Amino acid sequence: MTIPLVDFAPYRTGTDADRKSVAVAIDDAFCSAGFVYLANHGISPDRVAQCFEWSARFFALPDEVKQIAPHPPGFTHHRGYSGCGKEKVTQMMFEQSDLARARAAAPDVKESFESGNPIDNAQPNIWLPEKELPGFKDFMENFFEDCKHLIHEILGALSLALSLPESLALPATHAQSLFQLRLLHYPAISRSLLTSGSRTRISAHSDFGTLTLLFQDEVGGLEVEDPDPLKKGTFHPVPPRPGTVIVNIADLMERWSNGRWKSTVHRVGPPPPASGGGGDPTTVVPARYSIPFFATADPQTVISALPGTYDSQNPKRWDSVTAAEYVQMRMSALY
Ligand SMILES: O=C(O)CCC(=O)C(=O)O
Ligand SMILES: [Fe+2]
Repeated sequence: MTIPLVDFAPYRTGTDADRKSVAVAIDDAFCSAGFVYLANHGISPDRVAQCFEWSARFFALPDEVKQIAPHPPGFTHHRGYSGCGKEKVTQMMFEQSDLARARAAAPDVKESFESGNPIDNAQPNIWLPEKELPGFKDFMENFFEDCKHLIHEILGALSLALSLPESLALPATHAQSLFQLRLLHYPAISRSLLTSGSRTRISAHSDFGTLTLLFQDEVGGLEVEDPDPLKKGTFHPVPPRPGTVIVNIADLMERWSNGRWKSTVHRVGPPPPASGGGGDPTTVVPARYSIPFFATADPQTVISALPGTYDSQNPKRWDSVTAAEYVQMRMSALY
């Protein structure tokens, strides 16, 4: 299984025919893998590198400083800083006793900082005081805009791929752009802790919203589950490809497309031996940084199979749900 690479430049600057062929290529990738590498996506390599630098600066701050902007208890306000072990990502596990057991058996060894759209009154941002890291908030707010713009372009391409009428075009369903920018740091850790399964970087899961952008550094370790139901449990590496952004389908979009686009399960495991210490289990693997950006539809949007994704042979597979109901249901398992 390989993740297709699509050059996005012709969508941004080409003719109508160019736009259509890019849309079809993205559609194909989402039908088969649920993931695509997008090249020439319009966010410059410099901007992305700067975001990684800000992220490294943030996580290098002393713990007591990062704790000035803490993630609030519970799952309804997903903003601010979460230290190692606070969040455990699971897949469709909702019983408190099961969640507690999963957390104790194999904690996720990662720390994160979440920020969102400044207009999101339901989840206000939680920043450090400006003097602790001058320029950080400003940069993140601007980078949010860059990612938001790209999400809207991809939604336009997907609408084109399905030939949706203007009244049903996907960008309008994301008009509020209540998205989430996440900085992730997986500290250096002994390889054997990861290979034995007593610690995880991020456990296998699918994303909750509609689309995710993912920037990763050069360390590696991201893996996707084979979408063939007969190969459940088989994971394939998604190595870093400089200059590209990974885009993947999340659960709400899978439902919305009646299963046409796959919300593929993914995880972060030990990096390949080449990125530090060979495969020797006694070595420490390097820290890893990644930057996911999660998009979702406006909260009251009713998610019901889009025209063209169902017919009498292929009926609607899921009941309608609002975007807000589904995301809250999944988030409740995180904290
Ligand atoms: O760190 C990564 O590459 C993946 C992160 C991820 O899957 C997530 O935060 O949902
Ligand atoms: Fe994810």
